[in-house]
Amino acid sequence: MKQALTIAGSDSGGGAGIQADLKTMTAFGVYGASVITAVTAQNTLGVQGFETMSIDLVDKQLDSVLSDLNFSAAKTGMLATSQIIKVVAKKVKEYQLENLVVDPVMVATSGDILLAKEAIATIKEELIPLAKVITPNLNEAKVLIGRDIAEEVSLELLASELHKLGSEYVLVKGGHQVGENAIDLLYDGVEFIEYTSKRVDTKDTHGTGCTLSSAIASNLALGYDVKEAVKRSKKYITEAIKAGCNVGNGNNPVNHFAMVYSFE
Ligand SMILES: Nc1ncnc2c1ncn2[C@@H]1O[C@H](COP(=O)(O)OP(=O)(O)OP(=O)(O)O)[C@@H](O)[C@H]1O
Ligand SMILES: Cc1ncc(COP(=O)(O)O)c(N)n1
Repeated sequence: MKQALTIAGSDSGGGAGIQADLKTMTAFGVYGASVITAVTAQNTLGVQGFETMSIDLVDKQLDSVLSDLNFSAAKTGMLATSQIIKVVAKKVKEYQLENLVVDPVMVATSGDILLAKEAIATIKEELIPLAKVITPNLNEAKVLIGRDIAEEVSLELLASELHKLGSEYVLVKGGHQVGENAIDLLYDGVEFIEYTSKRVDTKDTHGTGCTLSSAIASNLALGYDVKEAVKRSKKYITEAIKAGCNVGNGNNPVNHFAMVYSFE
């Protein structure tokens, strides 16, 4: 069985973070293991609080899984602090983790901050250069290249500036754009590829970013190349948003359970 690792934060509400990642990996038939960086008290209404794990425990979790299991891909989500990013980068190099997908999570759908400001430089310098693919949303893309969030910048320009940070591929997600389509743009330094779906008219998009990045990691683990992995993941996230999960009173999460039975 193919194995994938998520290095991310726990969402007690079950919609994003580690919980979304493991559900997604399971839906693709990939064995998912997890290294927890932070525990959030969270639901569909927002993040009520969080604590980060000690550096020692993150380090130990990484050694535990990397010395025993056999990962064909991994993803990072909420990393919270510079120190955690540093230990993750060190272990990625030490164990030569392949097919690393870096989702540079900074802010939850609810607007709550999940990454310390000073950690942005660390993620750029230490983790992104190790990544096969990075998957920023529009705001994260702008922050990473030092642009103002209010500035209008094309997906092409964002992707080409981001590619200079050293990942092999950049996928800029256009979920937060307006318009009838949700367009994501993949760039490998040479070619731009657009992945387009009809925008689903819903506020229930909690966990979309986590789900997309773990779907990409799952498909890389299954042996698909990046273009095909993104294509399959975009199809998955679109269907999971359409199905929705009416479980809470705020921004509800996407539905993985429908996908387990209907994908393909
Ligand atoms: N309303 C929507 N309809 C269809 N696809 C969407 C919609 N919203 C987001 N997506 C898709 O979901 C994926 C995640 O994109 P998004 O830009 O929302 O990421 P994110 O900001 O990291 O996620 P989140 O909003 O959960 O924090 C992308 O493939 C995007 O195109
Ligand atoms: C623990 C945790 N990690 C990540 C996110 C962002 O989730 P998304 O961007 O997929 O909504 C979140 N809300 N909570």
